[in-house]
Amino acid sequence: MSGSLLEVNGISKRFGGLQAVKKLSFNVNEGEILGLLGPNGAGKTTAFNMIAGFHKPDEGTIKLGGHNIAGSKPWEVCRAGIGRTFQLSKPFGDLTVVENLMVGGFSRSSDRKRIRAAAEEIAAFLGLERKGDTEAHNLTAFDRRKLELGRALSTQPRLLLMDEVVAGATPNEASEMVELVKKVRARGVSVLIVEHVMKVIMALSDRVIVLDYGSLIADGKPKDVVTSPEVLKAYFGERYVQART
Ligand SMILES: Nc1ncnc2c1ncn2[C@@H]1O[C@H](COP(=O)(O)OP(=O)(O)OP(=O)(O)O)[C@@H](O)[C@H]1O
Repeated sequence: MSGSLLEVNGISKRFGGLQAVKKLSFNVNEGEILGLLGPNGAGKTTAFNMIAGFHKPDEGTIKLGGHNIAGSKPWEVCRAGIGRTFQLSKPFGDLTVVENLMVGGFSRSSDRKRIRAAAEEIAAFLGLERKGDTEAHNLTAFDRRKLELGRALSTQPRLLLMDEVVAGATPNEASEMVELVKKVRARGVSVLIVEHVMKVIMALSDRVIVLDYGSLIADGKPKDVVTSPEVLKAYFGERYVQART
């Protein structure tokens, strides 16, 4: 692991009277899987949306490889090298797996042959090679989730933002997804992942950061962070922490 790929410095977002994210700073290192945790409403999705160009931060900078992308449009952020998966996967239902995986390729090239070869490689990477010609609406929910990951990979990101990749998955599927995300990192892609399933975060993350009421309250090794009194207080309340001590 070497150097910062993403540097988030002092970003904030307010919706009317609600301060959803407050002067948030953190970094993602080259080759790192960073877990982003926090109770419901803590500001995780808002932070993701600012990095991905869906929300313009009210203040602060977001640098990818040293270039400020804060306030850029989603397609500019994508071209800069950030891919994103969504909690609800929405592939083009009438397109096949390979066709879905070709769409992202056109953001970088217009060479159809090359784009198809890259899409087929990603289908194999996902274990969907035998379903390359299957229309997306005929896939199982879990295969659609894998396709969602593949669609993000097809834009050739340096950093992948992943949102709740195992929601609704069986334990076996969750384990398969953990292995896939590790393989994504082995391809040289860094990962920032929001996930409520603690087992997945613990299995995947090199480091974890925690948000509460829009502010960063912890940054460290997974096992240290999940036992920190401040984090337990955010999730379970003051009384729980007092009862344990
Ligand atoms: N577009 C919006 N307009 C108004 N308020 C919003 C908007 N988006 C988010 N919020 C509010 O901002 C706060 C942070 O929401 P956000 O979705 O970022 O939290 P989260 O940590 O992702 O939560 P969850 O784990 O439940 O998805 C919440 O109080 C939410 O209601």
